[in-house]
Amino acid sequence: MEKILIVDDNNDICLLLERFLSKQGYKTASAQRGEDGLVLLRKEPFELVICDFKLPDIDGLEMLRRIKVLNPATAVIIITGYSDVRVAVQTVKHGAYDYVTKPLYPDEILYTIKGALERRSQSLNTAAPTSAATASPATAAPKTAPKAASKTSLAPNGKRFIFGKSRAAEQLQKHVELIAPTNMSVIITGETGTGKEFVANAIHLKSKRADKPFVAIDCGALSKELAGSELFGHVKGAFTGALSDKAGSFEYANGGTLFLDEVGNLSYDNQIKLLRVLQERKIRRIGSNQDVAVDVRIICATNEDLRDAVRQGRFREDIYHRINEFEIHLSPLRERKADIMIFAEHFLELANEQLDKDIVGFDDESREKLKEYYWHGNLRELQNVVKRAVLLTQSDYIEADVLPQEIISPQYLTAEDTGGAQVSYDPLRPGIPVISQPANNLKSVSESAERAAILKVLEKTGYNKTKAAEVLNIDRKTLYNKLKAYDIHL
Ligand SMILES: Nc1ncnc2c1ncn2[C@@H]1O[C@H](COP(=O)(O)OP(=O)(O)OP(=O)(O)O)[C@@H](O)[C@H]1O
Repeated sequence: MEKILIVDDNNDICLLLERFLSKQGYKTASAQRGEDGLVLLRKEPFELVICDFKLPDIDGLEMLRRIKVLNPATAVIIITGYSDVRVAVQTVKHGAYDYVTKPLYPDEILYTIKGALERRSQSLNTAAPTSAATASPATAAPKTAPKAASKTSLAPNGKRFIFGKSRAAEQLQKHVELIAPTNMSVIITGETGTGKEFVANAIHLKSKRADKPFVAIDCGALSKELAGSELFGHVKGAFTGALSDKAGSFEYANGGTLFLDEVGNLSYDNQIKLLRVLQERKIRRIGSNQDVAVDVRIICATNEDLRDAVRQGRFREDIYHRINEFEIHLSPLRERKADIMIFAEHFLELANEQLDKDIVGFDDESREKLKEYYWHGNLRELQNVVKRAVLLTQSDYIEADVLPQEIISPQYLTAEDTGGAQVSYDPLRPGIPVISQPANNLKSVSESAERAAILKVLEKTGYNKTKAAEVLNIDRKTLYNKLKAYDIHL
């Protein structure tokens, strides 16, 4: 019988889930504090942990890290409030199987649990742990393939790529077709969830390298030490824990395409190594003195402005120019309103298949709500919202009442939230606060109001610091200082 641990400070949720999951045939235990949960995990193995993101003692990311240290094979599902979704996405990038948002629905949670346990047993049964190892027979990989945190993925063959019909979508299609057959390095910019990895993959699949591997690495989810070994590999004994030789992503991707997500997060050392590959098309495993020739097309993505990173000296200018032979910018979904329903219909079709349902479409009100919403998490958020709506819908059409409260009635900022600054809304862009700073500028409000204002604006801007700084009418550096001063960790 599979064992599930529930960690949530809300006793009702623990009781409810324990009762429900026992009826479904699982053995359960629960804890209301992170530390107590970890004590239980040290005593006996659990196949799955369902963990609230906001625990009184440990935050969700840290909890995830500690669970994975205790037992990397334990699957983790994170519970979040809807407004924490952007943060929850980070947990998935750091190895959580998925997240579910409150309010919890039994069918949804059961579906997610089954998916997590299935994925867990599949990965335990596979000799080579991750997809990169099987990306192509030509690249038979050693057993030490990239780890879960590296978001290494196969080309998502079979997944349909949708362009849309907005002007931005038409331009994107043109650019992808133009650039794909070349060997040029591409940088893809855009907010989280706009489809950067999907576009990188589309470029790969339309290129002459299509039958070779597409390897994706999330540089943002790797520690400095791990990133070097993930990218370039290492030889046995190169550092403590290097128990055998290991190929890196450049070698796995040989002949194909390497997608470096959040490339701005690479450490200075790794930037230098990357520059060498870009210039000489050679890599050297950490600890080795032998060069290995690699033929890899590099596609990078970032959701920060790398030019800023270059100006601030965090990212080398020579690399920036090399990876930026062609730039593709993906607009946020809210600026491509004509595409929202095209993607929503596509995600509906996928959810029908996955959940074995037969929902026909969206009613008028739900369409309107979807079109009006801000979509901080872009396509990823839309996909999750549609999947949940399909799960909850009992009739033929999705109605507004199965959409999250934030979408049915978005909460607008008031002057109170911003410490007295004027807030207005552009009717064409609902949900986007425009804050003007007359006599009461940010500096004159009390610290607690200022902290609350910053938090609220961060939430409204999808935790995009550049945008939040713009809305708050302060520069990014000031915002960083204030985040530090107010102990706000993002
Ligand atoms: N063109 C597309 N057609 C169909 N589905 C898409 C498309 N683009 C994105 N998606 C869906 O949206 C999800 C998010 O896309 P993706 O992971 O490529 O975004 P991203 O910009 O790389 O996100 P992040 O910056 O957070 O890494 C994907 O899982 C996919 O399901």
